[in-house]
Amino acid sequence: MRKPVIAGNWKLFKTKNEALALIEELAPLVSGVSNVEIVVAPVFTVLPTLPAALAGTGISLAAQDVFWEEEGAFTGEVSPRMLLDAGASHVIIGHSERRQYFGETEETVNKKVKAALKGALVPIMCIGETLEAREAGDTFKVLERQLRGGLEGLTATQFAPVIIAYEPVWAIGTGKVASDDQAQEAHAFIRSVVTELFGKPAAEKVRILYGGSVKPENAKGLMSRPDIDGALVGGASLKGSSFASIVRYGE
Ligand SMILES: O=C[C@H](O)COP(=O)(O)O
Repeated sequence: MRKPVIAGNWKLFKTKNEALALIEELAPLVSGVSNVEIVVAPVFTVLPTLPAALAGTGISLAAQDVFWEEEGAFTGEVSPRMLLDAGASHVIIGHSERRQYFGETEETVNKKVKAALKGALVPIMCIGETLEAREAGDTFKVLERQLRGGLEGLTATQFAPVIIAYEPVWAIGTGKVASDDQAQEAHAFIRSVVTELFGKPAAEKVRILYGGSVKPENAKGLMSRPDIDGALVGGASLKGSSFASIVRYGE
């Protein structure tokens, strides 16, 4: 049985005080939830502010990106060791916005996943096709390329902590959620590729999250599908009430 993960990606929103206010609203609304792992991902500058506020809430802290070197002359970058130092336990890697606007490639995603694992952070590796690729019938081809590229060189043991997030680019921030069937089909395909890469036990264990316009209204339907093990939530994670409703999708 895979424990679901509901992660909130706050993207480029929330200053320190805004983040603290959000946690103050969210924490009581999710208190007592033990059947779901809850993660929030603020901007780098807010990370060190949150561990004290999150203590005892059961909510984990993620960064939205990481660099692959430990230290050195790499202006503007943040290493796994520094994220741990700031209180993060997870890190989002390869989000489509980073692929689209910041030149993230399969190769850089792969370096970051390896560095995160080496640094004892849980990578949440994002993959997903564009509308163009879907309309051209290339969805599976793109997903397979991103999976094989991002996970290249890992053993099954090294892969074990990795969480995968399937986020169709056309569903992100657009209000156009993938249908339960479309999401399930992609998730089942992703699990089949993981089986090829790392074997059946690894594929049965890996959590595959869906992301793209997840809201309280559609979370339950998506989560009821056999290969959907959680959600990576953008817009709806910015309000405590809507994020808590998604966390409590099963109630
Ligand atoms: O990382 C989260 C995704 O990009 C989804 O964003 P969204 O829920 O605002 O569509």
